[in-house]
Amino acid sequence: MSALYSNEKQVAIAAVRRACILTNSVFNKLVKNETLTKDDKSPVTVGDYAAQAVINTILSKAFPDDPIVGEESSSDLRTPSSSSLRSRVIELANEALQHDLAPGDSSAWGIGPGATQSEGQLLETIDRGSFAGGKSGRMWTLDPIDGTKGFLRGGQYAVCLALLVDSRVELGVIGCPNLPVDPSKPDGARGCLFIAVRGQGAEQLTLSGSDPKTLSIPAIASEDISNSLSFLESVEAAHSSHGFNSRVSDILGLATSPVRMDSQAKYCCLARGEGGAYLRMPTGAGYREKIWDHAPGSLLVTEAGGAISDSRGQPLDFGLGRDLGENFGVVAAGKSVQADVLAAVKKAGEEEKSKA
Ligand SMILES: Nc1ncnc2c1ncn2[C@@H]1O[C@H](COP(=O)(O)OS(=O)(=O)O)[C@@H](OP(=O)(O)O)[C@H]1O
Ligand SMILES: [Mg+2]
Ligand SMILES: [Mg+2]
Ligand SMILES: [Mg+2]
Repeated sequence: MSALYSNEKQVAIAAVRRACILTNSVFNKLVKNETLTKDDKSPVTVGDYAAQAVINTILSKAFPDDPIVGEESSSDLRTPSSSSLRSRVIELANEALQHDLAPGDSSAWGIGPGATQSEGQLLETIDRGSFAGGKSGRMWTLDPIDGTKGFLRGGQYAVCLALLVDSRVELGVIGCPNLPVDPSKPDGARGCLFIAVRGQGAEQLTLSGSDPKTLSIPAIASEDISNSLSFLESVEAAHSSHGFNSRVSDILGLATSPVRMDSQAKYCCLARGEGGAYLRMPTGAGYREKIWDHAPGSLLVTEAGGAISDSRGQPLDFGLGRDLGENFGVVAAGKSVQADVLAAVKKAGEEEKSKA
């Protein structure tokens, strides 16, 4: 008998890998007019749209009844002023879909190389990601490029896909094309794939599928926290409060500065033993975190033996819709230290309130 979600896992890996090849090649050729600014002022590139088109196509072929909560929508692409951008997205997506998507087994899942799709078909496929989410049933959540700002800088970004069943994350696959395979060799080979299935553990492969490693977050004793722990935090100050994190770091007496990195690559690094804690606290602007920014990363952390919650210690709720509801931040760490980090976060919060 095959393991639970084994088909979903193979399809998700094939889809994420294919999208990573696409985004990698787009980065090398990206020109200025291939990026748009969305209504919320965040950037989106031809790479984000084409990767969503490719992954949604593959998911729709393999699991036609599954809804998808995806970050991007085609509405900005459909305007007359976006015609060259739109053509580029269609060209990139069709190019990616011509390859054998999952060599070896593609025909078993109906995801072999497909016929060229029309502009209308691909725009509709992007919009298969418009599902509203919710408490019950099976659904996928997709961030075709997480850390678009990192992608544009040539820094870290991630292609992120998760399967949710009755608001629990059951499977997470994250591709990090720019992440060093071996953290001790930052200038060595790059390109990693992270996979977690509930109850089956977490692993890292190279993007080409070799060198599998089981992931496990090393334990840190409370008395070693100040010397052994450092925070993984956002690069963008608008995405999480650097000042709050710095206060928490002082309370814990951390000797090492935080590591700033774009995207869910932070969760991947935590899961393979880097840093020791992920801290993302709201900036106070009323932003609601999106499920695609945390679903696969959260399972990766727990399957590697870590713990994740909001800053009150409550579980993240993936059943509320496209976002995680009122923003109480995210705190993830190894099981042995998450309570210590939460206590320091609480203390920093109380200090902030008493000053206000
Ligand atoms: N105001 C605000 N607060 C919190 N988060 C926000 C905010 N605005 C955007 N986003 C989301 O941040 C995602 C990028 O991930 P990170 O913040 O971890 O990386 S980084 O900030 O780029 O360093 C980014 O994901 P992508 O849009 O996929 O790049 C956004 O979903
Ligand atoms: Mg975005
Ligand atoms: Mg994102
Ligand atoms: Mg994104």
